[in-house]
This record gives sequence, C-alpha cells and structure tokens, in this order.
Amino acid sequence: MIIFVGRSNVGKSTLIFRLTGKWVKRGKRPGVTRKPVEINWRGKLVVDMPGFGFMSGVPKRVQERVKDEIVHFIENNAEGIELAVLVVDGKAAPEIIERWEKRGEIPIDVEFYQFLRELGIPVIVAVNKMDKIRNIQKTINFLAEKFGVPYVEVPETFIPISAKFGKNLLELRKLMEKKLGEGRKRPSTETESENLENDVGDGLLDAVE
Ligand SMILES: Nc1nc2c(ncn2[C@@H]2O[C@H](COP(=O)(O)OP(=O)(O)OP(=O)(O)O)[C@@H](O)[C@H]2O)c(=O)[nH]1
Repeated sequence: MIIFVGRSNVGKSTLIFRLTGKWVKRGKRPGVTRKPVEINWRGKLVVDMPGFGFMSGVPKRVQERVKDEIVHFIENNAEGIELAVLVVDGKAAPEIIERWEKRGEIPIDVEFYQFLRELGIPVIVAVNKMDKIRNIQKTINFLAEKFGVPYVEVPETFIPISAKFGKNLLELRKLMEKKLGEGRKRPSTETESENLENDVGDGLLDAVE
C-alpha cells in the first residue's frame, strides 16, 4: 500500500491524478472532510488520505477528529504501508511551520513525518507547487532541518514537484520505485546508520544512471 498524506489543499488529489490517471476527489470544495479514498494502481493499493490541519470553515473539533482518524488508519495499517508520500505546499509550509513553532507547538507536517518514520515507514516528501517557490533548495534545506532529516538523506527524501504543471513527476516516480525496491527498514536510528553506507551507494549509482 502507498499512502498520500498532507495538509488540506496541498495538492494530493491533483498529484495522484497526475501519477495514476485516476481522479480520487470526492468533495467539490477544497478542505472538505472525507474518508481515505483507495484506488488500485499497477497492482498496488494507493490511498489518498483526508487533508489534515486547518480547513477553512471546518470547526477545530472536526479537524482534530480527522487527524485522529488518519493517525489510527496509519497505525492500524502500518505493516502494510510500503511507502508514504507526504505532500507539502512548498510555498506555504515554511511560513506555517514557523508560525506553529512561535506558538510553541510542533508543526503538524513535522509531527506526521516523524510519526511515519517512527513506524518504520519509508517517506518521500513531495514539495509541491514548486512553480510558486523562488529558492527551491533553500526551501528544501529549511524543511529538512525542521523534519530532522540527515544531510545525506535529503536527496532521497525531498523532491520538488508541481502536480498542476506536471513538473518533476518522472523523477518522483523513479524515487518512489527506488524506495519501494529498498523495502522497509527497521524503525530504529541504529538501523538507519547501519544502512547509511548502502543508501549513499545507491544514490550515487542512480546519479550515474
Ligand atoms: N500553483 C499550483 N497549484 C497547485 C499545484 N498542485 C495543486 N494545485 C492546486 O491546489 C489546489 C488543491 O489541490 P488538491 O489536489 O485538491 O489538494 P488536496 O491536497 O487533495 O486537498 P484536500 O482534498 O483538501 O486534502 C487546487 O486548486 C490545485 O489546482 C501546483 O503544483 N501548483
């Protein structure tokens, strides 16, 4: 199973449509609360999760419930989730993260990234809406620092894309295939450092290809 997670309105449904040719959207207005939507794609189950976080016109209580449902879905299916694509709005995410931090709260994107990794789920962060970002590398470095992604893992974790304008989607697909090929690692930092050499090697090989 591959899951797509992210805040409301970051472009998850647009991205899934671009990748699979299947339109998963149910609600008309953005931010509409909904259940996970499942589709079959190349023999795999692809799940578009409801958007979490702020949704215009949706009471906080409902937002919290949606978040809890997403967390439970992921926990209950953790063993079967081969890959999570965390979609962020590259233009809005840095501002939102700083705002949450100033309030002394853990930004929800950061929380979800770490939650997925703690469960041992491989994660790709698709930095969407790159058409709106002026300095893409700066944005990625900022997010990597906030998410706690080690420097060597940044290229295999973050990928700037534009779902709407079809930018970098082939690269995203390649990265997804690479991560799916590698499979899951045990959810411990020790394992991560043990695997570091292999990971770097893979990255170099890909670059040569
Ligand atoms: N500029 C720009 N806009 C985008 C891009 N990708 C998606 N959008 C727009 O962002 C809005 C939200 O896209 P959706 O795909 O509905 O977002 P979602 O994450 O599925 O939203 P929820 O259903 O609320 O979870 C739409 O107006 C899209 O056209 C992009 O790469 N660039």
